[in-house]
Amino acid sequence: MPSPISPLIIALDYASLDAALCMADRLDPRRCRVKVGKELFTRSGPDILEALHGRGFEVFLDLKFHDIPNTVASAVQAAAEQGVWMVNVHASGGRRMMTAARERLETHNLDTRLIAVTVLTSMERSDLAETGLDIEPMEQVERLAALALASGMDGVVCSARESARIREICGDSFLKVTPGIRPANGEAGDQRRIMTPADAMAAGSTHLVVGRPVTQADDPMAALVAIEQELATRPQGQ
Ligand SMILES: O=C(O)c1cc(=O)[nH]c(=O)n1[C@@H]1O[C@H](COP(=O)(O)O)[C@@H](O)[C@H]1O
Repeated sequence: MPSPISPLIIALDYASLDAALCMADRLDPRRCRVKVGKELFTRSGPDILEALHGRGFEVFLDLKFHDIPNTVASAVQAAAEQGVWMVNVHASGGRRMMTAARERLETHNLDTRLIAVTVLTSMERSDLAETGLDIEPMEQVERLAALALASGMDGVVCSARESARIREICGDSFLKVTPGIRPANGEAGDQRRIMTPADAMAAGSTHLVVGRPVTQADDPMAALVAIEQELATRPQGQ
């Protein structure tokens, strides 16, 4: 199947396999990828991956592994062996954890994209301070993105506000997968470091993760099409 040209990844944050597939069946696998996260996977297990793959979707399995190196490497291998397009770990798990995951994929000839979460988009400076890091999110994101690159990651999860800086430090081909995407005047909800779809692409994001602005909209398809149109009409070269 040809890879979709769209940078959109729709977060299927639903409580059941049926609800997630109901949304997936309204999406076109040539126009977006989909993300399966902790709630859906915990409820439905690998069946959801099989069902989405059967419908032609490339799947980002977002379980944000964070554990000792051997445990994370084994979990990443298990995800990749189920054919997912992308999987993630927490960069704060450190160099040895990330390197072990990368080596495990290479040993088994698995080409799943492996990316690392830097600082969650729901966190701002005061949240970081409570964890003992009295610095701006940008500073910690820069540090963890550089560590992720040095540890063999294909890219990072960050907010779009950090994409431009990460592009400078880590290059164009290093993936910048950015949640916290909100159309202008959209509800931030629990997100803190947000950006509009067009601004995020202009800032250098390579992929946009969009959940509630689509899944909680009165008309999810209309919300998705509006984002597609915003991206299609953004000035070229940005
Ligand atoms: O790894 C992620 O996908 C992720 C990282 C992060 O820092 N922030 C973040 O929101 N996410 C995920 O991205 C999605 C965002 O959903 P909405 O806020 O509903 O658009 C959710 O599924 C989150 O779990």
